[in-house]
Amino acid sequence: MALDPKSGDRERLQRPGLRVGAVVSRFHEDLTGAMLRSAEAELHLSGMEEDALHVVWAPGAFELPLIARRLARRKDIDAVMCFGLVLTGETTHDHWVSMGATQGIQLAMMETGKPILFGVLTCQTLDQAKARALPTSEGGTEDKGREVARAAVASLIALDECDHQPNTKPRMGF
Ligand SMILES: Nc1c(NC[C@H](O)[C@H](O)[C@H](O)CO)[nH]c(=O)[nH]c1=O
Ligand SMILES: CC(=O)[C@@H](O)COP(=O)(O)O
Repeated sequence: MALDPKSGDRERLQRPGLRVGAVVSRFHEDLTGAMLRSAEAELHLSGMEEDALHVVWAPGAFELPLIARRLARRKDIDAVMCFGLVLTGETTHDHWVSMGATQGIQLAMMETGKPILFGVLTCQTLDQAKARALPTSEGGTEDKGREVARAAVASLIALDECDHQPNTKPRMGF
């Protein structure tokens, strides 16, 4: 299910000079790779130059946080997108992999102070995963890669506003 089904209809945000990292899980790499491609296309439309995307492949979703944190620590990277797919199996393994990825990514984001985006699908079937991972041109419905790229740009603009926007509200009282 999309976080915000209307986000795709909004005006595209611009942030020229974006420098972005991506960590992509090799598990189901046809789908994680599709999310990466869609995210990259979207970032170019938001102002990212050619060669400004640094991609690193991870063995599985469980390893995403460590690699994302290392990338986020680079001075020449503003935000890191994580892409993974955890499919429900016969045991609770998927739960623990998803939990490790989720908590680790959140922790890495708070530790580094940079947006680390959660493009990890947690699906019960491959059909659910295809619907979410693929762009409409490839038979998907949700294009999560694009959504993650948009969240990266929106987060950076929000952080810019925190740092630079003057407080224009007149001071009242003391
Ligand atoms: N079952 C899935 C995994 N499992 C592998 C782990 O992510 C990890 O690489 C391994 O446990 C070694 O530490 N990974 C996924 O990305 N998706 C799965 O469905
Ligand atoms: C489906 C998987 O790759 C993973 O979630 C583990 O499956 P299982 O629980 O059947 O070992």
